[in-house]
Amino acid sequence: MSLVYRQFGASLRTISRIFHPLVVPHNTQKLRAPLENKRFYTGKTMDLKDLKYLNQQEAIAVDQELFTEYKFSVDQLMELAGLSCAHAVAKCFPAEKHPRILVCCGPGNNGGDGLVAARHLSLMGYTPTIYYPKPTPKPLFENLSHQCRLMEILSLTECPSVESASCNYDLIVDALFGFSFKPPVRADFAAVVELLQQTKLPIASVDIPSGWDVEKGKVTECDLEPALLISLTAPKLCARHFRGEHHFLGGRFVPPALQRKYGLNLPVYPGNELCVKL
Ligand SMILES: NC(=O)C1=CN([C@@H]2O[C@H](COP(=O)(O)OP(=O)(O)OC[C@H]3O[C@@H](n4cnc5c(N)ncnc54)[C@H](O)[C@@H]3O)[C@@H](O)[C@H]2O)[C@H](O)CC1
Ligand SMILES: [K+]
Repeated sequence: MSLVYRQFGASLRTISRIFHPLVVPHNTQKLRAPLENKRFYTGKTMDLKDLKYLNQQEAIAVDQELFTEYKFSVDQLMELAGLSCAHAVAKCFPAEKHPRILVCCGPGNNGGDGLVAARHLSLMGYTPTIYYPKPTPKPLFENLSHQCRLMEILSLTECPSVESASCNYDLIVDALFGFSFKPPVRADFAAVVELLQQTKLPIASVDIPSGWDVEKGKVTECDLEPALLISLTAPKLCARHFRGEHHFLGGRFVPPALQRKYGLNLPVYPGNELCVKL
């Protein structure tokens, strides 16, 4: 049969590939780059000690590059970020034991991640309640709030006291401030930051424990101690000071070339999971 194909100008290698798709071609030159990407992407050779912790400037630069170079929209990344937070919460605080969750949302994208997480937590069997003291007047945030309303997620107008929070909730999601936070906390958020600092309820912080310096961690009076920290994209320097029980990485959307450019050395996400334990 090979002779017949030779008559038509086909090489033996081509023939074997036609009849046996698993045969690896001898000339792998063209495949080398994608294979290396793959190895990097799956992170099989990465060690957690090599994981990069970003300073504030790097976190902002990576974020900007995702939008400008890679043409992601904020909505896309926020949906994935918030969904990964909901998954990390579900792994650490199962709905059977922690059904009632207060989700505290700030004025920036960290707050948006919180609104997305609240919606997914509600779909996952939790009863979230939102406290969003300064709703951002932009379509993205208005739509996220609208979706939560139509999902019948309650929203508080007043910050609950420490006592009332401890009676009514089993967990607090801290989505107040992320990597653009600049201390000290402004008056609008003083009450809710105080609640987070004084409560005995477990706290799950989205990306940064709110009130912490993005690089130095706990500064002055900001002694919030989350039980769960979900670093998004890559951990920020403050996460080195995290002493809580669970540290997860979420935001599984970083293209391999961007990971390489910033030397992120991200760990393997198991299977199809949206978050990975650090
Ligand atoms: N690429 C990614 O990793 C993605 C991350 N996401 C999340 O976005 C935040 C960063 O969002 P950004 O809008 O830049 O900022 P913040 O949410 O951190 O907050 C800005 C917001 O807060 C106000 N503010 C700043 N300092 C103070 C203060 N001392 N007191 C009161 N208010 C303050 C400021 O005025 C702004 O209004 C990142 O951490 C992730 O959680 C994306 O969702 C997905 C992509
Ligand atoms: K936060």
